[in-house]
Amino acid sequence: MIELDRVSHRLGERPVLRDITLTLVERRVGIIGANGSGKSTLARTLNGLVSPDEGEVRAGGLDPRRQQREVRRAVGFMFTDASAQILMPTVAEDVALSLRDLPISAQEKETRLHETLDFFGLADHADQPAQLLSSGQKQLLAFAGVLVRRPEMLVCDEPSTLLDLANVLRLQRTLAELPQQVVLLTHHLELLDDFDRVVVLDEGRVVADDAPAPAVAEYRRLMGVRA
Ligand SMILES: Nc1ncnc2c1ncn2[C@@H]1O[C@H](COP(=O)(O)OP(=O)(O)OP(=O)(O)O)[C@@H](O)[C@H]1O
Repeated sequence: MIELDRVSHRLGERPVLRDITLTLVERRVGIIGANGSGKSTLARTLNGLVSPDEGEVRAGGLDPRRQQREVRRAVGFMFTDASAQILMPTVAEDVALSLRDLPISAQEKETRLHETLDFFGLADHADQPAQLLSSGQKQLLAFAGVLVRRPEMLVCDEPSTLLDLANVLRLQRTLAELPQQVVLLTHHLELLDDFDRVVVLDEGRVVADDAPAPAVAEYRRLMGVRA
């Protein structure tokens, strides 16, 4: 569960989040809005990268400001800039790093590592330099590094930006099958078709909060796009 209670935030003079109150309990929650509407800033409040000027945030009952380590253990975060999430020289080492501090056996780690590399189509690249992957493959690697830990919930900020059609479909299938709660910030509206709830942000405010079809219709209306 994710809770925001009267969250407001400014960057310099500019209000970026304005009095946002949301309790997200649904399994699949989408957050959409124009460029600059505050989506990424909202996601960053969930892992403590942004401390809101006002209001309270809870992710899985944890306060990201005071319990940053616990939050990052419980919540898998994926950001648009996958390169920044790659920390090790090779693809396999990078995924293995995500497993390092988990309280599971070495054998279980090995099994999970190989299953995950296979699942994301990265097994053939296991020993290659991670930074030499294509941009889309780096996004898959970042996703692999997050999912291999089997977090309690996932917050994904535009994970599909650089993916080709096959990998967007793979992502869509993966999101549909995951047992965890997923909060997805995206401009790929078709990814949200089967979601339980979609929140629309506009200039830092929640302007719609509904099932996917009416929420997307409101977003199109805001953007001046006919259905
Ligand atoms: N570090 C920063 N310093 C100053 N302004 C910032 C910073 N980060 C974000 N902003 C501003 O905050 C506003 C909201 O940005 P944010 O990245 O949250 O929007 P977004 O909805 O995720 O946009 P996009 O769809 O383009 O990713 C923008 O006007 C942006 O310029």
